[in-house]
Amino acid sequence: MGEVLIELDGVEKVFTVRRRAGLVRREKRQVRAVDGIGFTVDRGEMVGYIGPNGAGKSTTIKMLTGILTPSAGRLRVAGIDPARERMRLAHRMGVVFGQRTTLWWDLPLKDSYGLMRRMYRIPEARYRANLERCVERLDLGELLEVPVRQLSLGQRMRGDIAAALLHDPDVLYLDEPTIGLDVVSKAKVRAFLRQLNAELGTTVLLTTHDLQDIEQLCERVMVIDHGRLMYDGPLGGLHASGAAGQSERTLVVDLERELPPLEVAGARVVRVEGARQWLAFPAQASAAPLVAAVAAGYPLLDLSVREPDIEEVIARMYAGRG
Ligand SMILES: Nc1ncnc2c1ncn2[C@@H]1O[C@H](COP(=O)(O)OP(=O)(O)OP(=O)(O)O)[C@@H](O)[C@H]1O
Repeated sequence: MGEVLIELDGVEKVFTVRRRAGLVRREKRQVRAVDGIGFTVDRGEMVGYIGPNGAGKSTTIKMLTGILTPSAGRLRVAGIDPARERMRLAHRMGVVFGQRTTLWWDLPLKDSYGLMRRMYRIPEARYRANLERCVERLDLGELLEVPVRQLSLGQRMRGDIAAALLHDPDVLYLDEPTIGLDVVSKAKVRAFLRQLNAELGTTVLLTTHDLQDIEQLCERVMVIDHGRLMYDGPLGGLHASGAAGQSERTLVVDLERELPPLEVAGARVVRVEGARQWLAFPAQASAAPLVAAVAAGYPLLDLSVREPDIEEVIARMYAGRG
């Protein structure tokens, strides 16, 4: 067991929303965005925090960074109560939001970094070393003189990640760090994060809708839904966690020509695109009889079997809860 860096116990966040319930009457309604969550993250872990829209991910991150105060429960980051000592915590953490930048829009990248240096009172030598490292590893050399508004999304994201790391944070929160990035930029960002974690031992909590981020970066994943923790463990275990029992494999069939949906016992057509059809069947069933039935009954060119992917397993996990 390592050193516990992040600690949540019975954490809740309830929002009160007012809405019109007639011409004059207003109704108060309570939204339980986070509904009793507990977990710990050790120093040096890289954890994926995933769930569908509105699950409570951002609310959790906001409580961890001290932007929001929990309605109930206990929360500590590096021994600090975030909401009470937000400024002290700020020196220990970095935050990157994929959707918006913390950089100054009109300033060249390096001027933004200079402002960060003063804001966090980073000692000169340390600042230089960290900047140099980020510039090299994130390929920012050519971009330092460019105003942030002229950067592409991928460049801007790399610039933002560097900005979050200049003060050597213990923990880095990343909210959708690869959203909207092209394949090459995604790969660069992921490679950098892996390196950062391996070399400096920075703890990373990552929110994403891109399961490749999780597959390539996180040994542990937490799934949250309706404000509750539904799963906490290795990514591989998600397949086995209840949901996998009902999961399906897919037979992808290429026919000689377009046909109405095939009728094959034990499978159902879930998608048709021209002469290609997708047939779902229970994951634990053998594909052989299906293949035989398709080959016997239809003009078949080619076929392949797809294993259930994580996205599908997770989608089922959510669907199963209703
Ligand atoms: N300030 C607020 N006032 C009222 N309700 C809020 C507030 N912030 C969040 N909520 C509600 O709390 C729930 C959880 O929202 P949250 O943003 O944490 O979800 P999320 O998992 O981050 O979703 P997404 O993936 O869409 O960002 C939602 O129902 C949302 O509408």
